[in-house]
Amino acid sequence: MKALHFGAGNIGRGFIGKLLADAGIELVFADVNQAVLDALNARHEYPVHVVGENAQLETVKGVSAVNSTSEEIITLIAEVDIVTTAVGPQILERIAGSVAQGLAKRSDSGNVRPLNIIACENMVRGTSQLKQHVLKALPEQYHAWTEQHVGFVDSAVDRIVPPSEAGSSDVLEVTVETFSEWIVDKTQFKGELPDIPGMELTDNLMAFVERKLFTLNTGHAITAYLGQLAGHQTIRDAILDEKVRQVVKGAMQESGEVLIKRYGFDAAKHAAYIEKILGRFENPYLKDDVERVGRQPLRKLSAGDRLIKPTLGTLEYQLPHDNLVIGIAAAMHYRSEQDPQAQELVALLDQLGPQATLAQVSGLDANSEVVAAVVQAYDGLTAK
Ligand SMILES: NC(=O)c1ccc[n+]([C@@H]2O[C@H](COP(=O)([O-])OP(=O)(O)OC[C@H]3O[C@@H](n4cnc5c(N)ncnc54)[C@H](O)[C@@H]3O)[C@@H](O)[C@H]2O)c1
Ligand SMILES: O=P(O)(O)OC[C@@H](O)[C@@H](O)[C@H](O)[C@H](O)CO
Repeated sequence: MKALHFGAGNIGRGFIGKLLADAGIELVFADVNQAVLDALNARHEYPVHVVGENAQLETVKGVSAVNSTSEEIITLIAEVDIVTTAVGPQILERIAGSVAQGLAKRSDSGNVRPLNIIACENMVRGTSQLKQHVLKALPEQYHAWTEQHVGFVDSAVDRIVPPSEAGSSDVLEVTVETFSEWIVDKTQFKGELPDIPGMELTDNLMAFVERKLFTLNTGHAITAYLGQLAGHQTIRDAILDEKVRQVVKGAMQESGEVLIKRYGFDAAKHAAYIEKILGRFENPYLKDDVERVGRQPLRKLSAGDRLIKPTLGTLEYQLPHDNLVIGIAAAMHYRSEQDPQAQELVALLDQLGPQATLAQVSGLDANSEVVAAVVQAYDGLTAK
C-alpha cells in the first residue's frame, strides 16, 4: 500500500504518519515547510518521543516528502491507495484543487483501484467538507467516477502533540503523549476495509467525533483561555490552578450532559472519560503552551465548534451552562501577538463591543439570554 499524507506537522509526524509508516505502508508527506521537506528527504526517518511513565524513543522509517504545491502531488494522487490530512481546517479548501486534479488524472489513466481519503482535523466531518471542496474544483464529467471509486472517510483523531521543546535543533523531532485514538467511519470506505494497527473502525462516528471534540477540546480550550487570563503559560499549570479546573470540569460535565442525552452514553463511563482527560492535561512530560491550545479563537468561537455547539445543546435540552458561558467569555479575552484571528477578535471587540462581536462570530442571537450571560461574564473577567 502507498499513502500520501498532507501536513508533516505535529499530528502528521507524531500520530497519523507514524501509524501509516509503522503499518508498513509506503508514506509520502506533502507540506509547504521547506526545512521539514528537505530534512525528510535527506534522512527518510525521524524520532518520536513517546512520553509518559515508560518513555520510549521510536524512529519512524522509510518516509519521503514532496512540496504540497508541486505537480508531483497530482501524480501521487493518481497512484496511491490512501490520502490523509492533518493541516488544519482552514487549509482543506487550499489542497482541494490538487486533489481534484489528481482524481481527474487517476480516472483518465484507467486506475480503478479504490482510493480512500481521510481528513484528520479537529472538526465535525472534516472529510465530508473536503469532499465538497474537491467536487467544486472537479469537472462534472469526473463526479460519477469519483463517487464510484473514491471513499471520503470521516474520522475523529485524539493525541496531544505540542511542538517539540524550543531547545531542540531537529526540525523533525516530535514529542507525543502515550494515549492515542483514531476512529474512522467504516461505512464510507471504498474497497476492502484497511487493517492499520491503531485505526479503529466504527459505524457510529458522530458519537465519537462529538464525544472527543465537545469533551477534550471544550475543556482544553477553556483551560487555555482561563489559564492565560490567570497568567499561566502552560496547560499543565493552568489545570493545576483549582479555580481554572473547577470551571473546566464543570464545562465538560455540562457538555457531557448534552452528549449523554443525545447519544445515550453511560453516565459513569462518561465521568471516567472526563477524569482521564483532566489527567492528560496535567501530563508532566509535555510542555503545551496555552497559546497553542487557544490558537484561532474565531474558529473556536464559531457555531459548530467546541464552545458554542455544546452550549446550543444545553439550550436544546434545557440543561445548565454556567461554566460553558464563562469559557466563551474567557475565549473572547484571548490575546496573541502571533495569531491573526486573535488580532481580528480584538479589532471586532473595539469596533462592535462584546455583544455584537459574539453574535457575529458565533451566529448566536445578539438579543438572547445566553449572549447577555456571556457579556456579563466577559465584563467580570480580567487578566491578572
Ligand atoms: N497537535 C495536536 O495535539 C492535535 C491533535 C488532534 C488533532 N489535531 C488537528 O490536526 C491538524 C494539524 O494540527 P497540528 O497540531 O499538527 O498543526 P501543525 O501546525 O503542527 O501542522 C500543520 C502542518 O500543515 C502544514 N501545511 C500548511 N499548509 C499546507 C498545505 N497547503 N499543504 C500541506 N501542508 C500544509 C504546515 O506546514 C504544518 O507542517 C489540526 O486540524 C488540528 O486540530 C491536532
Ligand atoms: O488543534 P486545535 O487548534 O483545534 O485545538 C487545540 C488542541 O485542543 C488540540 O490540538 C488537542 O491537542 C488535540 O485535539 C488532542 O487530540
